[in-house]
Parts: sequence; C-alpha cells; structure tokens
Amino acid sequence: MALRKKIAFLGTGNMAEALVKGLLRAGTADAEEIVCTEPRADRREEIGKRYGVRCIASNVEAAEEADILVLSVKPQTIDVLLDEIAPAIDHHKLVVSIAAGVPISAIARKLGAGVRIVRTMPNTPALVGAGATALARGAHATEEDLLQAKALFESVGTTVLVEEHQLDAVTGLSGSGPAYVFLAIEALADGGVKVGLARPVAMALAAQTVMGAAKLVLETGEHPGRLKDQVTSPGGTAIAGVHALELGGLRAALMAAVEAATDRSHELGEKAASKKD
Ligand SMILES: NC(=O)C1=CN([C@@H]2O[C@H](COP(=O)(O)OP(=O)(O)OC[C@H]3O[C@@H](n4cnc5c(N)ncnc54)[C@H](OP(=O)(O)O)[C@@H]3O)[C@@H](O)[C@H]2O)C=CC1
Ligand SMILES: O=C(O)[C@@H]1CCC=N1
Repeated sequence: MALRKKIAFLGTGNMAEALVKGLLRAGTADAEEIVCTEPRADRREEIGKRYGVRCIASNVEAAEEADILVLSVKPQTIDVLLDEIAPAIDHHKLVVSIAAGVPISAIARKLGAGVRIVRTMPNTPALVGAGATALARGAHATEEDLLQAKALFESVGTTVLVEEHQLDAVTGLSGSGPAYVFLAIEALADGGVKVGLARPVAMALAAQTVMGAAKLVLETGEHPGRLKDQVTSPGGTAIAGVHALELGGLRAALMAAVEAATDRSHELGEKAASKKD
C-alpha cells in the first residue's frame, strides 16, 4: 500500500537504510517522498546516489517538510536530535521512533506532551522485505497513526502490535536476533569448511538451511520440536549433531542472549528516562 506521505528518516545508518531500501522496493513510497538526514557528507552522497532520495544535513528542514518523522539515530544521541527538531513539531506530524529502549515518555518530554508518537522495534531483514517489527502506540497517536506506521513496516516484513513495556523484550528477541542468526550461519559454514567444503558452498548451504527451516516453521505452523523430530532418524546423523549442540548449551545460550539484550534495552531506556531536560 502506497502511503502518499512525506517520510523523513532522521539519522540514516544501517537500520534507516534498510527501511528506505525496503520501502522503495515495495513501492510504499517513491524516492521523492523520502528525505533522509545524515551528518557526514560522504554518507549523504552515498545514500542519495544509491536510492535517489534527498539526503540532507538539516534535521529541522527534513522535520518541517515531512508528515512522518522516523527517529533513527542511536539511543545515546536521540536527545540532541529531539532538542533540535522540537520547534518544528506540531500535532500534524506523526513521530515514529525505532530507537532501542527510549520510552515514548522521554520523547514526549522533549517534543511536547500532545505529540503523536508510535514507538517501534524493527530489524535489518527489512532490507529484503523479511523484517519483523513490533509497534506500540503513544497516548496521543490515533488509530489511523498506528495503521499508517503499521503499513510502513508491513511493506518491509511482518508486524505485531504490543504494549510499550514489551518492546525491550522484542528488542532482545527480533530486534537483536538477526545478529544471533548471522553468528549461527557463520558458525555452520565454518563447520562445513572444517569437514572439507569450499567456503562459498558452505556459506550458501548454511544460509539456505536457516532460511528454509524458518520458512518451514512459519508456513506449516508446526512446533519446531516436531519438525526437528522429522529430521532425526534413530541412530542417525542429525541426532548426533543435536546431541553435540545440547552438550554445548545452545538453547541456554540463545535464551541468555535474548535476556541480556532485553536487559540492555531496559538499561538504555532507564538512562533516557532519567535524563533532565
Ligand atoms: N541496527 C539494527 O539492527 C537496529 C537498530 N535499531 C535502532 O535504530 C537506530 C539506529 O541504529 P543503527 O542504524 O544501527 O545505527 P547507525 O549508527 O548505523 O545509524 C545512526 C545514524 O545516525 C547518524 N547521526 C548521528 N547523529 C545524528 C544527528 N544528530 N542527526 C542526524 N543523524 C545523526 C549517524 O551518523 P554518523 O555515523 O556519521 O555518526 C548514523 O548514520 C538506533 O536507535 C537503534 O536502536 C532498531 C532495530 C534494529
Ligand atoms: O544493538 C542495537 O542497539 C540495535 C537495537 C536492536 C538491534 N540493534
């Protein structure tokens, strides 16, 4: 669905670039409907050339001309950005934050109490239309605002609506999760190389296996344990591999990763919430 709104990405790093590319790819926005900001001239040029969007230095200019403002700087630098754009914000703007941990209340404190804010947590597979985004509505955002934000992220993957307090957990799982899976793919490929496969062959097989297994879970709706049972024949190869993973503590390690990232998101939020104006 085309949004037909002007969208500003304030801070055009990895995640914003993934969204810009995803939106253009899906046709949700045309290049002339997107404006990006970025402090570094070389990066501005790169983004402009790569996507045909306007990429400028001024956050204020971008905030003034857009209907939807995506706050896409690091949580540690969001205060500087909010102070800068506050005079350009009124109730006509929809503010969509993708910043990990930063509460809606901390954004509203800087931009003004009545501002329409939707807080989200996307992930980088949005770049290829396979993102997963959770969204939570601020007190002054309307149902229509939420639908627009949802449409924006739905064009680059799947979306779920959550309560704001659940966003730290989402950050620990799907926001940060691609990093865990990349590690797994790299390690699987290393395993393949160790047993004699060429690196490119091992990498292609590892990535396709992870993608295929995920697709099987999503498309069949089967419990992953049941799907695992279908791969493991008695006395066979897969159960030998599964045993090695259990000895290595794979499940506990993944659970601990989600928990550690969730805690860190919470910590970033506490810092943002305790800052004085
Ligand atoms: N990466 C991910 O997987 C995900 C990230 N997020 C969230 O997205 C946000 C961005 O993360 P990510 O893309 O990884 O980070 P990046 O560092 O890649 O992107 C941030 C960008 O903002 C720019 N920037 C810094 N200060 C300003 C400013 N005052 N005005 C405008 N732009 C500025 C930076 O420029 P420069 O480099 O020159 O300083 C950089 O290009 C974070 O809040 C993060 O929590 C959410 C989900 C997933
Ligand atoms: O590491 C980070 O801070 C960001 C948030 C979610 C994924 N990456």
